[in-house]
Amino acid sequence: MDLVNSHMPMAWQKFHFTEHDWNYDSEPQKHANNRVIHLPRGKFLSGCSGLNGTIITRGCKADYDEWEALGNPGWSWNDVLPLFKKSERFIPTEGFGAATEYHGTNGELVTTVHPQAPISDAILDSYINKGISYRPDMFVQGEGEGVGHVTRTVHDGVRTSGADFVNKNPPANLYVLLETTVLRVVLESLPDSESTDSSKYRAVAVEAESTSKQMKEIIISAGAYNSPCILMHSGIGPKDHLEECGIDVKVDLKSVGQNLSDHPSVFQFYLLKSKMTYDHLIYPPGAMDSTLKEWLESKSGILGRFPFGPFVFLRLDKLMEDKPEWKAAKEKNPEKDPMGQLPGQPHVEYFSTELYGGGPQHSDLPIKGESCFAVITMLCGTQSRGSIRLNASDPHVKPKIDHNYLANELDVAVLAEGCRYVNEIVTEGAGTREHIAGPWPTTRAHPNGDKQWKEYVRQQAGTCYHPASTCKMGPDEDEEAVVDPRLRVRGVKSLRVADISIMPKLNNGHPQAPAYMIGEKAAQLILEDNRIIG
Ligand SMILES: Cc1cc2nc3c(=O)[nH]c(=O)nc-3n(C[C@H](O)[C@H](O)[C@H](O)COP(=O)(O)OP(=O)(O)OC[C@H]3O[C@@H](n4cnc5c(N)ncnc54)[C@H](O)[C@@H]3O)c2cc1C
Repeated sequence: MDLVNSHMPMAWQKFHFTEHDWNYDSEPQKHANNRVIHLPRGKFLSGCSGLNGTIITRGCKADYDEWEALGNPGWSWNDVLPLFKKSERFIPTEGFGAATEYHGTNGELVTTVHPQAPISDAILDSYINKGISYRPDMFVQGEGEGVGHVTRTVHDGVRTSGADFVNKNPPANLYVLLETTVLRVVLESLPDSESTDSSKYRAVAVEAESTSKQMKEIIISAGAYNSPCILMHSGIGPKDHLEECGIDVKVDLKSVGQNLSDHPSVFQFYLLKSKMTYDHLIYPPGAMDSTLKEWLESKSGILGRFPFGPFVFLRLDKLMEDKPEWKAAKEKNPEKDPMGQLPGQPHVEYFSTELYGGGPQHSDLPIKGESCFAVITMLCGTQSRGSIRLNASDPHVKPKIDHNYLANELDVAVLAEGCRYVNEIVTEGAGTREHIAGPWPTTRAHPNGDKQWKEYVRQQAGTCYHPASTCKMGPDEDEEAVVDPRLRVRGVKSLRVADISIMPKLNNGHPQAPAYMIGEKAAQLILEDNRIIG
């Protein structure tokens, strides 16, 4: 595989629709104008960490305290903070104001902050001007509100990723089979002496295209779309569905593939009056030649970083309190925030780009030297849930992925209000108001009024690439739990899942830091359960 497009942070889109993408598409999204949304996933050693946006946010303290309160001991913020630090090697940048004690310094994953383009400084000023508190390194500290900067998995112009854990200092007992697709896990009936009411099978091997190897314990880490598929192809999943697909049911576990969550996100684009972004280095004819040469020769320049500006976590209680969807949800759950969020959790995240872009669907390229940027509103605490189902008993057939985006009216209302408010911040805030020339493309006016913003959301919202919770972790009493708090699959011995599919609730922010944390936790649990550590 040619790794240049993974090493070069800005080349992330080059993988979409290629053989290195699992190439999934959603079912037509009924509540999002029946759009089919492409759902890229990395199909190579580093998985999505080799093609993602390099953003590192851990989520809020309250996210993990909530996981523990849901019946998962050992997963509170205080428990997981050392595990977040373990994988990280943070390289400080002068003048950033890093919360040094929250960063790791010995891990394989190198993290840094980038210099900001002029538009990002202006946007930061607008956020502060609108009353949002500036906490430069808040996203490693578990804070739930404010504006700050986000570290990236980029060092000296080159992406760092999950592959570094394998490539840099591989343990002597690690054996990696590349270009191999796992089809299913082989289960063996337990002898009567070991069989219990809740567990009648042991996982003994992995069936792949070229090999089936006997193993002591099996850990599935295939991501939130594929881990539940591997379980279902192995006969672990909702009985009716497996029977309908002609799969021999071993363990009737009804929530495998359910609870699919994401952060639906909306882009809004603006044209600037002057050059405050990096568009001129990429889009005008010929510009890319010298920009690419610069990265290839010295790993410097804009292609060696992922150009996002400041990030915001914001609660919208005040803005939402008179909206009918908010009031209705409040009446139903008088004890809770209508979005089900705790006081330390946001309703939206905002971030912004330092040039036009954001996925192949955004194709109005500023080729005449115009300067553009996007603000992205990402919904937190999403209420809508989707599912993953199989289409056939053959593991090579793609699954049916239905995110069910925007099925919940409150999701639409909060996302629409979030978009409206960030438009107000950008167009009226002291840092940006003098610089904005209008919308981009110039013919596409921004919406006006609740109704138009909601229509905009239904037409524009897409994946933030954060599918999670399809093999949800929970205690015995939780009927939706697929794995227990030690990540063991219910009803089967010697089988765990360790990836973001186990999240009881999707973290606020971006999930790659939690994915590494879950990996570290799995390692700790396995050592403990095998009495290698106490
Ligand atoms: C375009 C994009 C941008 C993103 N940007 C960010 C970002 O900036 N910040 C952030 O925090 N998060 C981001 N994410 C999300 C983040 O990268 C993922 O949430 C995270 O990588 C999930 O880790 P995982 O281990 O659960 O799954 P994955 O990263 O999907 O890893 C699963 C691995 O298992 C392999 N696999 C799957 N099925 C099989 C099988 N049957 N046999 C063998 N191997 C298999 C896959 O090929 C892959 O290597 C982004 C994701 C994408 C797609």
